[in-house]
Amino acid sequence: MPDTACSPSSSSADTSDSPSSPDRVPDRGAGRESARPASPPGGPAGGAGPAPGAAPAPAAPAGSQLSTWASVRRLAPYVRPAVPRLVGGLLSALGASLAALAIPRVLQALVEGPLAEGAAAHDLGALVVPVVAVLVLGVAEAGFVLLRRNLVMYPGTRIEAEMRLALFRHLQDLPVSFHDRWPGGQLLSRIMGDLGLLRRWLIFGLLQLVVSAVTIVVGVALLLGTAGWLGLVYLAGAVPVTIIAFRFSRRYRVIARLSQDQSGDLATTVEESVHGIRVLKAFGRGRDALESFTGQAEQLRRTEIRKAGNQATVTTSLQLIPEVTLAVCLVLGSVLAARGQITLGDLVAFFLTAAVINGPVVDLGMTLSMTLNARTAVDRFCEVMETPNPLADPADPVRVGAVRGHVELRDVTFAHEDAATPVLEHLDLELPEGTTTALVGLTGSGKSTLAMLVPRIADVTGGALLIDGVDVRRMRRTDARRAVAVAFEDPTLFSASVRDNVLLGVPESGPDAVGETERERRLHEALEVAQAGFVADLPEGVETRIGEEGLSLSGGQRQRLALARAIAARPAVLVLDDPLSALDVTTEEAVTTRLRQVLAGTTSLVIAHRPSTVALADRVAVLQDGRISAVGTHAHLLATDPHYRYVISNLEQDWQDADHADRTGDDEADEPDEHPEPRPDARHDDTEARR
Ligand SMILES: Nc1ncnc2c1ncn2[C@@H]1O[C@H](COP(=O)(O)OP(=O)(O)OP(=O)(O)O)[C@@H](O)[C@H]1O
Repeated sequence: MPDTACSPSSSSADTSDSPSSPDRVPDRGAGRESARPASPPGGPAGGAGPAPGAAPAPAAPAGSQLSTWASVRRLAPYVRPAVPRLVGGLLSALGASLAALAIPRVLQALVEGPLAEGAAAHDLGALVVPVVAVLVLGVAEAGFVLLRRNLVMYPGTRIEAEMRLALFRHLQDLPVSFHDRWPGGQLLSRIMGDLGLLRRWLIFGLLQLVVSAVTIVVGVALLLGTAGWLGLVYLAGAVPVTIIAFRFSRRYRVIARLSQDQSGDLATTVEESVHGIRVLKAFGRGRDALESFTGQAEQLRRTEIRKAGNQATVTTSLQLIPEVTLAVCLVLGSVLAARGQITLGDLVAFFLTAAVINGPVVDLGMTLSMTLNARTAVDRFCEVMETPNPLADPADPVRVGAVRGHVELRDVTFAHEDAATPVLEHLDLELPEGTTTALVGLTGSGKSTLAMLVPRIADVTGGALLIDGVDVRRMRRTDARRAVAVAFEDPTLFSASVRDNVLLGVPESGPDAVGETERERRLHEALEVAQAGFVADLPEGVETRIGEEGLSLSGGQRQRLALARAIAARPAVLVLDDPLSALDVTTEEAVTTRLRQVLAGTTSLVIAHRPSTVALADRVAVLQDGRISAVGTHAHLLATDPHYRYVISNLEQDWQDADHADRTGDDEADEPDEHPEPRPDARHDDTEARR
């Protein structure tokens, strides 16, 4: 693999053993000046006001400093397997070009031989050979073109598919911090639009570029050989052609980048507007979203017009120059022929050859723009692929067998990227095997951050997190994540059946594959524990496809499916990040009762935002100022820890406020579906009871 190769392995290998090394953070807007104005966060490039979304892509313009050839060479690892077919395609294309260039030679022989004055009348048979030769050359040209198409079509689409797969795999692999920074639309436009551009160039542009160059060089050599002085006059046209092509390339490269980045911004706006459609509607911001979209779409349109204008200008110039040169050559050639300095056959061959060369010269604008679009696509592809993954697997991972589930956070520090101060600092916490620990703290104290460290969604920046005494950074990520399952407060469900969503963490194949009967058992048990009885009322039960991210379900229903998913995985360690927050009290109580039974043998960390969730736990850990300030039972901490009392009273106050809002109809609780409506004062009673 060349040094310039664009693949994740070439960049992440050196970081695999340094989990705390930061991502190479692309500088937002930096280096983009030549391509696009730096955009304010949250707004489109030079946009028409803040869009609901449309954060600009972080630009990593390393590729823009490379030459086009060096940029394209970064594709070597993907293109290498296709080289034989591409070379075959190239040879076929050259064959087609040479056949086209040979036809004027035959016609020259025809003009100078059988068609020479008087000869044709006496010997018609002499016409047969050159006519057949022209026919054969014409058929050969068509055959070579067909062969070229067949040879390059397959590798072109395969390279596109492989690059798409590699990019998707890398995106899956990259840490959450990367996805926090990169807008989805930018990634979408890279994985779809850019790779499509690249395929078209591989199938057509690349060969066209090489064939054009060869046709022009061979053609000009033939012109010089046929009629030296005329050839030189024709060649003089190459000077303005080169200048125009060079200037065009410099300008077009910048516009191509701008256009592709703006397409990504537009895709981000669409994605975020669709995703946030409820908020936009609720706040009556649909018109603003439309205006913002219109502004961005208009910007893209203007860029596309600039692109097309540049292309039209260059195409016109490249069409005009050879025509003018040919006109001059015609005058000079006629004079030379009249003086007998060249033959009529030379003149005919000269102009027919020049006509063959003119095609690639005129097409040069299109070929160059395709090449520059492809170069931009490669740069944008590589910006993502070359982002190293600080969460890579270690070179010599520890073999993980059956996990018991003893978790220990030892002197842990964690700072978010670009954050001035760490969220967690010198934190110690032990989660003994089979126990349930509630994590309690004020809002923003770092509870979710701590929860993220356990399944290695992020790595500690100091200290260590150990499972059964093994630092999770010494494990393969798959091993660490198999040992831990998480249910987040904001549950993400996929566009798939309820069954597939719930069984997401239950392996179907591989060494840990779970058989069909056991999967079925786990599915129904998990749904029962999570009190997800509403599934039975869905049109096709567990086979019902739930909409994108489960949007067709209520918040509480989605939470219960996410909880069921975590339970079905049967992990040694279960992390529940406030998984019951959207449930009504009756449902919460039912889930809590069943969860207590299920959690009995599992090491669990439950982030609690309400007192009733604390009741799930054997013990409570209090997070304060980035550290665990106290650990004990709920009763013990209430009696001894003033900060805990303060936190709990805050949680109760929030809860009572929510209860009041419910009773006065200010807020919408989770629709209780098949469950009975919560008693009007149930929440209050519940809070009192837990006191
Ligand atoms: N990606 C991020 N980059 C920078 N800072 C972040 C990021 N995510 C969270 N933070 C900050 O880290 C701190 C802890 O956040 P965290 O979500 O862990 O708190 P929490 O205790 O779970 O809060 P809550 O109870 O409100 O859910 C907060 O100050 C938050 O602003």
